[in-house]
Amino acid sequence: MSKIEVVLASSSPRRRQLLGEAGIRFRVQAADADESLDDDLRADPARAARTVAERKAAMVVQQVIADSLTHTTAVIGADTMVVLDGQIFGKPQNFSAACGMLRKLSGRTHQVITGVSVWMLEPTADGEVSIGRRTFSEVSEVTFKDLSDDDIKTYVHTGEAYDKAGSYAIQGEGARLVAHWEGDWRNIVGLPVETLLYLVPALCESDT
Ligand SMILES: Cc1cn([C@H]2C[C@H](O)[C@@H](COP(=O)(O)OP(=O)(O)OP(=O)(O)O)O2)c(=O)[nH]c1=O
Repeated sequence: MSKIEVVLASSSPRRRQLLGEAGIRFRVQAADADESLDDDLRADPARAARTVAERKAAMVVQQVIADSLTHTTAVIGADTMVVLDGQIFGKPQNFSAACGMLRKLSGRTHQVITGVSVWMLEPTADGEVSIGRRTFSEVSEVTFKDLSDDDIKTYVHTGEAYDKAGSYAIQGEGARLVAHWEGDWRNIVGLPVETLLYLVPALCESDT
């Protein structure tokens, strides 16, 4: 079976770790994609997560093709959003925004949606590139404990909240905020690896 090169279009250390732990060999090429959402996308968080994941992958696909493609390459983009009552929570801008998100999540159940987009690039005999694309999203649910203002401020002071959707990390100190969760834990952390490898088994033939 022919080997493929896998490129993770992400600067997230969590995604890097999850993909590595799944035994996939890959290189990282971060994408500085547009993560803005219009009202249409805001109204459909799962589609929003898939759209942003596609933008991230597409940006790196352009670079990979421009650098000249020599063998089959898979480019993976992903985007994670926290959604409460249909409202999307991204990464907080500052201390008070992080506290505000956690106050809203306190005592409630929210969804964590990760969109994933995998683009398979294949050089053709006539010097062109054939492109196949698979995009999906996965939903997990997280229920927070009732949090006091002190709990919230103490947590945000750890510094962990800032680069995380919804202002917490279930894989870190943030686990103490969580009463329970359902679905794929790795989806909450940023990459639904099980579904990814089920839908795109060719990734298991990685050779970077
Ligand atoms: C809810 C939750 C999110 N997160 C993280 C996963 C993502 O890295 C981040 C959401 O931001 P994203 O925009 O999805 O990703 P990113 O900016 O970190 O990386 P890139 O765009 O380069 O791929 O929140 C956790 O680490 N733990 C959690 O429990």
